[in-house]
Amino acid sequence: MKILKFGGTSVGAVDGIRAVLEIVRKSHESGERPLVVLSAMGGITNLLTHLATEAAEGGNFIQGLQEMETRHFAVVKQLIAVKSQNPVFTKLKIYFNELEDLLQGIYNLRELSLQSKDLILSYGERCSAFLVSKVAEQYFPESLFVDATQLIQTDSHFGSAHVDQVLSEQLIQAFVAANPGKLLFVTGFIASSEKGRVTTLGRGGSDYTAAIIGAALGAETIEIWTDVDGMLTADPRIVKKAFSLPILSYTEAMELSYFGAKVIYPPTMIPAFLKKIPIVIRNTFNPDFAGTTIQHDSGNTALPIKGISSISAISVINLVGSGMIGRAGFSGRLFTLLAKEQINVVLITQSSSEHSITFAVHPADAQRAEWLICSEFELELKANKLSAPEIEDGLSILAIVGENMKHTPGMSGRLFHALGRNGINVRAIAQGSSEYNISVIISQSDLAKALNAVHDAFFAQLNKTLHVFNVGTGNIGSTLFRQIQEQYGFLLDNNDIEVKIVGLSNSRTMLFDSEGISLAEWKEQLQNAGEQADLELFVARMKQMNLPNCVFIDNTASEQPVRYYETIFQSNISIVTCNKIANSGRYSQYRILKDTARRHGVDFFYETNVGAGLPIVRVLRDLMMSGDRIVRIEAILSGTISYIFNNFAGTVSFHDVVKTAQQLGYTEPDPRDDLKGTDFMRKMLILARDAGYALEPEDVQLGAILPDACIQAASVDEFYRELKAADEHFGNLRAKALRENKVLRYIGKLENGQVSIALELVDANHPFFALSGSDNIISFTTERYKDRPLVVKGPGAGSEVTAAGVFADLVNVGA
Ligand SMILES: NC(=O)C1=CN([C@@H]2O[C@H](COP(=O)(O)OP(=O)(O)OC[C@H]3O[C@@H](n4cnc5c(N)ncnc54)[C@H](O)[C@@H]3O)[C@@H](O)[C@H]2O)C=CC1
Ligand SMILES: N[C@@H](CC=O)C(=O)O
Ligand code: NA
Repeated sequence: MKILKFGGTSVGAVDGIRAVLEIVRKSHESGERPLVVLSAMGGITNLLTHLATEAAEGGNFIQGLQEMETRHFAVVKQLIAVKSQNPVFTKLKIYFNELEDLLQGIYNLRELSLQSKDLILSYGERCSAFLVSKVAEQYFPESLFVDATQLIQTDSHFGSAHVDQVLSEQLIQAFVAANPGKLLFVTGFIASSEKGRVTTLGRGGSDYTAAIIGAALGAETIEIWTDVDGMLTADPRIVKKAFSLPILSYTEAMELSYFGAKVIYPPTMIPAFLKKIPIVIRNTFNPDFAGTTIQHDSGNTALPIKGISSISAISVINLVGSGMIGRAGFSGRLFTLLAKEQINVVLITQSSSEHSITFAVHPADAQRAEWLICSEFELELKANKLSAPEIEDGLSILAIVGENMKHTPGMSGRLFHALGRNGINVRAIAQGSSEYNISVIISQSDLAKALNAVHDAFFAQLNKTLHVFNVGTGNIGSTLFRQIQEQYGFLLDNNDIEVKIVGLSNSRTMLFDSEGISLAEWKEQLQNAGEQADLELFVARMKQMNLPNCVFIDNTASEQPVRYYETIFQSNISIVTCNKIANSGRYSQYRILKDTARRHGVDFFYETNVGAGLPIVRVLRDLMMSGDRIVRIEAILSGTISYIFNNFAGTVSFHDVVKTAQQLGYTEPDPRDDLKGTDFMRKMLILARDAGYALEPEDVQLGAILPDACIQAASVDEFYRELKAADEHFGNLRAKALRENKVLRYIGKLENGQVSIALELVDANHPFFALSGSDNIISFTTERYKDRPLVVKGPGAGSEVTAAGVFADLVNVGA
């Protein structure tokens, strides 16, 4: 025997009822002996409630009744053969007439008791169960409509009656025994009192009916068919990656429902729980999906927790005072008082010093609770043994739930790491002694971010989403987006990482989309739908969107974004940058940024500041962290100048080689930065700082390669004109090098805390002799790499290798 319960959404319209019939047919034909429990058609219970109150207030109820009639009749017309329609219309019409008489009575008396309301509501289930049984009868003549007032007996607590389990069990068993071979369609939600009056079972009533009948008949399972795929790991409206859980224990389902998941109302599970009958939540509109099984144990799943639930609005009351210390009766008095006044205490924590108690209530109860406490503890307050209760509003509860937590160390560590990394302040913590649930109180404005971050942290086998806010869409920015687009699927499949660009700006326009801006059409969207760029607003919006795993990427060559780095770190957002300005300005700024990032537990990655994608910053960091000491660094770190010297040969002019370097994307947006040595100076300075030297830009001895006229050029155009004029100067340099069998190299050195960069002529014995393209080379002589240095060499400029370096930094954020 199997109980199939269908909710209002399933029987709300023709399509749903067809799907219901199909599910019943499959079950019936495969010999599962289904018994069907039905709710009222979706919306009808609300409509009836409204009509009853309306009638009691002297309002119009006829129109609403007609609406109810129309909806039911439409089903008859569409799903029942014409020749069989009449008796169905007649019976439904009788129901509607009875209803009308009842509503008229209420209207006349202007009085609505709970008893009359139950009676009115019962017509919702009666009409729907009768109707569906008649549709079914066309295929299964053994179908039989059953009014549950015959099966379930309750007390007279109208509105939410208490079931007489023993008697109901007997009634159910007797009825089923008296109707062998019948396919029963039973009304959910309704029952009758010992005096034969119609009662209802309160919240979640039809599920409860299914559980009572299932328990009475020793059903194999109770299937609750609804319009979602089961119980999910989190609220799917907030956590897009929430997924349906295959198995939950009754306790876990209870804990998840307590804090939010509305799929099942926990008390309805009790009869099933007592008889260990599994409850399966399934989707009428996706019947092939297995749904969620709620059973006695938590099941053998690999999931560390089962779900994350939350209450979005909560108020917290803090009680502090010496009056509580060692006073066994204090919390007893407090919570008895609140219970007596029907104030539901959602969560309690107490400090081990017993000096304070913090508890959470629904915001609607907070003022009343405060008032009650003030009057109950008047004496303690007057004697200063207790300070006045403090109420904090605007808070939420987030709870992770799962029975396996108690066997798995590190669960709370994972929770708090995810919250801390995302800058979410935890106001109070509670863990049930059962260890089924760890709850935290956080600010309401952080709830969505927290749910997503915690979901990522626990269900990481699905993936972590990096939310990227990127400024700069030039050479590097646009190449990066193309690379992300190409790699998107691979990262998702192999590394469980999803990259979403959620904010985008260049110097003209900016665009936001928390669902992710299309990587294929970002250019058009930015141009057509973007708003006027405003960096301050961009950063403010990024903070406001409050997304988890958030990364700010600076792909500009501007000092403007740099001004926001500190506040970005303070908002617990990581930064990846290829812009060298932040790290090569004043030393104090470099220090502040590094320290702020560290203090806030976020990443500051700038591998491409030196040698583009070549691993140089990382190598130096590893050397330093593992206790090595830099003796000397020698390097060629200007890709542009390297390219120029490697290609300044034959008939080609110096001017033209520089132009080509710019066209190839090797130069800075302003090529003078390269040729004047500024870019190289920045890189050496960054390396020196990372090696532990507190140097300023002016400490770098910078030898020039350009004649003065080029250096002083006021614009890029003028600069190129001057370069043309300087062709002879460079021709002479080249000729000299050729004569001596040497090559021109612009080399930086760091030794004894001194940094210098100079133009040199080197012969074939020099390790920097053999370079080509935009090659960079760096040799680290350290205490450990003393006899033979550690060398990194390869292309050190160009949009592909630079964007790749930014990309690598990005995917390492939070790793
Ligand atoms: N080309 C290369 O090989 C390497 C370049 N880099 C660095 O990459 C960075 C970007 O270089 P490119 O892409 O070639 O420059 P680009 O000139 O092509 O692009 C710069 C982008 O930044 C935007 N931008 C400028 N100021 C802005 C502001 N205040 N707010 C918002 N957006 C702003 C511009 O609109 C443009 O989209 C530079 O800092 C450069 O030093 C680093 C390593 C290697
Ligand atoms: N313009 C730079 C690019 C890398 O930082 C260079 O030429 O090296
Ligand atoms: Na690098």
